[in-house]
Amino acid sequence: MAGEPVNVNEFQELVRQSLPKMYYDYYTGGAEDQHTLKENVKSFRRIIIQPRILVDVSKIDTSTTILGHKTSAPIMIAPTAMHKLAHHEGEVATARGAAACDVIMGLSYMSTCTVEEVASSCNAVRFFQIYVYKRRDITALMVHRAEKNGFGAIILTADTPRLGRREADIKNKMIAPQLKNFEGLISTEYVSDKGSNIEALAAGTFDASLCWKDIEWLKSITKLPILIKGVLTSEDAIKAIEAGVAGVIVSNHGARQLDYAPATISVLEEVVHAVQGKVPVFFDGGVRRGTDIFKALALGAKAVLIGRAVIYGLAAKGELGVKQVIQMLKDEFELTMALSGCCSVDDITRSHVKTEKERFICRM
Ligand SMILES: Cc1cc2nc3c(=O)[nH]c(=O)nc-3n(C[C@H](O)[C@H](O)[C@H](O)COP(=O)(O)O)c2cc1C
Ligand SMILES: CCCCC(=O)C(=O)O
Repeated sequence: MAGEPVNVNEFQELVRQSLPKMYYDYYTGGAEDQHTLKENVKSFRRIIIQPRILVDVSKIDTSTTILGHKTSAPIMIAPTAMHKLAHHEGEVATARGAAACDVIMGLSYMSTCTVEEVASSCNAVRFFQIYVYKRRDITALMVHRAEKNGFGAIILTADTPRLGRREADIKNKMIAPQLKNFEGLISTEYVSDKGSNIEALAAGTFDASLCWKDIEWLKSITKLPILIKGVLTSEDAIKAIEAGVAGVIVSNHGARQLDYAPATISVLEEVVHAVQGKVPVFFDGGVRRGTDIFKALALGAKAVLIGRAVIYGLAAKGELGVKQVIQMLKDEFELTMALSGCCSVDDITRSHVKTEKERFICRM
């Protein structure tokens, strides 16, 4: 590839050429046949934008408010594990990139920098994602550390009672490093004789008995707002509201858990309808373009989370790459707004997009 990357896919290509295969496969891969992985991206392509013309778009405002935090765009960094495998500065570089772009940083429970290191590195608004360990005392301690270090919300990832089957990780015998957050608390170094060591780590530590009633437990140990990540059906959206969460995240974990789960953009609207505006609905999965962000907002998302695209920026150029990827997505989103006749995020409505089904009905 000649010259600087001009879009997210070109960042990915840079990283493919430079990162050790074991890590590249871990970051890019999905579960089993990777059907959902492809669908997450392809389903966006089937949605068409319906622009409005002759609107004064000389001033565009992409900013929004997320759980009371003003941010420059409806973009957050999705919590993704082990950033030091992509760049030696790890999550500190990612957080600084987020701060430079004035977007919210989601920090993974499985981060390679500690909660304290990330908190003291910059002034980005931070949300902390958790898995619930069988050792609940350790998860409670992590929640308290996040609270003490000024994190603004807890994201409970609810789609991972066991790790999905990622075949590249099995073949590569993907490593499970000791994670600094848990030093002196629990070992996260696992060696599996079957292949993926991170699968063994999840099997050894994650609590597969976690269920809806445990939201009460989580609420009893923290005053922070709780977002539930992994909602794909109206049924679960209603349960989440009943459980008293502050928001839901429509996500299939970047297609790394259940293969043949729906592409997230195809179920966003169902969840939005079920939630009835009671709490914000966030979205992730397959976002690679500003037009994708626009489509998700038109279908009712308050904001999107970006997983792999940010990792590509980080792996390519550290903090600068994170900044460039987010800026690229923000610029593309702003241009999409301008060319669609939308001056603010509130101007983006359902009538600005047509799904494949709607286009099919139109033709009948
Ligand atoms: C390499 C990688 C690691 C991830 N680690 C976590 C994690 O630790 N916790 C979590 O809740 N989700 C994790 N996810 C899922 C992301 O939060 C997010 O749902 C997904 O990446 C969105 O899809 P996208 O990568 O297409 O943007 C991970 C995803 C990837 C690609
Ligand atoms: C045991 C590590 C899990 C990290 C994760 O969520 C992922 O790789 O998708």
